[in-house]
Amino acid sequence: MSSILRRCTKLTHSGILSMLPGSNGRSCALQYFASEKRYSTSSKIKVDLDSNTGVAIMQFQSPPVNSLSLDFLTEFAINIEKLELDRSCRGVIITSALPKVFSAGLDILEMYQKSPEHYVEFWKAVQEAWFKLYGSSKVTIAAINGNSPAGGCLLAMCCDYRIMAENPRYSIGLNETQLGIVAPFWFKDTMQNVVGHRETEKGLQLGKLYTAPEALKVGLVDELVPEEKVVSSAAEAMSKWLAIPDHARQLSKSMMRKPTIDRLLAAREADITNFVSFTSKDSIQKSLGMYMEMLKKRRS
Ligand SMILES: CCCCC/C=C\C/C=C\C=C\CC(=O)SCCNC(=O)CCNC(=O)[C@H](O)C(C)(C)COP(=O)(O)OP(=O)(O)OC[C@H]1O[C@@H](n2cnc3c(N)ncnc32)[C@H](O)[C@@H]1OP(=O)(O)O
Repeated sequence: MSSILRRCTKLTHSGILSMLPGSNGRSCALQYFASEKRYSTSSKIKVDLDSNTGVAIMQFQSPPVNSLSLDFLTEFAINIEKLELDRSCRGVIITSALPKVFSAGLDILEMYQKSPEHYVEFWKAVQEAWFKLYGSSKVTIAAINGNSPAGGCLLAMCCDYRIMAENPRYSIGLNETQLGIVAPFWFKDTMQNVVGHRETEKGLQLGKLYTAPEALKVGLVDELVPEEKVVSSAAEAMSKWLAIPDHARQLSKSMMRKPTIDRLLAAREADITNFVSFTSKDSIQKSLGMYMEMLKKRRS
């Protein structure tokens, strides 16, 4: 990994990168990884695995805002599973290829005016993505290079370490109550495991979207760095995590996360039933419809 950083630094200093269109530290890291094995290219997610370092970089590339649709979540779970089974992979960096947004969270259209059967399928995909990422034995680092509300925040919180662009216009948090919906207990558990009970209680009730500096202050993210350095800083952090023997780190991770995972495993079906009955309510559909309208108005 340090070879990646040395190479990035060299290129940046030599000015070669500045000759590339749209070049910056972030693209340097991406270009380096891209020169390695293209692991998978699906329409919404790109994964490159560096066979020398064992580090995969997963880039979300689903315009306009990387919302977590059924198709996106399915691709995501498949990719994480594939990397999990690959013994040559030791760590995964998750980031966005789109400007200004890491992920807009769950795709609201998947929860709006659809059939109960669709809600079941969608929620299973949300659960599956969480199980795969939260339960991953690999080192996972979120390189948060844009806004990351709700489900986007959940994905980031599932990772072992979070680095966010220090842009104060970017925010992150579980803002579900602002949409008139309630974050499920395992979203809450995941946040509580990151920032503790009190901050989760405030954050969840208020549907708080933390600015990048606020997120650092409460421990929702671990580091803020200039936007162009988010991916190279993630690579740097990754090298520290990979210096620890895998078996010891993996057992420690599993020891910390197993109770949270077991809790959803035990309530998986009930959680789906709750989601379907909650989402199907007229009042919830109305709230979601109004929220989508508000997003559109804000744009015009
Ligand atoms: C008691 C029992 C409980 C049981 C459990 C029950 C229920 C739990 C249920 C659900 C949990 C849900 C978690 C979620 O993740 S909900 C999603 C929350 N997401 C948001 O609030 C983000 C909304 N989006 C934004 O704030 C901005 O888009 C963003 C800051 C991300 C980017 O801003 P930007 O200005 O760049 O882009 P926009 O112009 O706003 O958007 C472009 C385009 O995209 C559409 N869009 C945005 N976000 C979403 C989304 N999450 N899903 C679908 N579509 C989205 C937006 O409407 C624009 O569309 P258009 O105008 O171009 O058509």
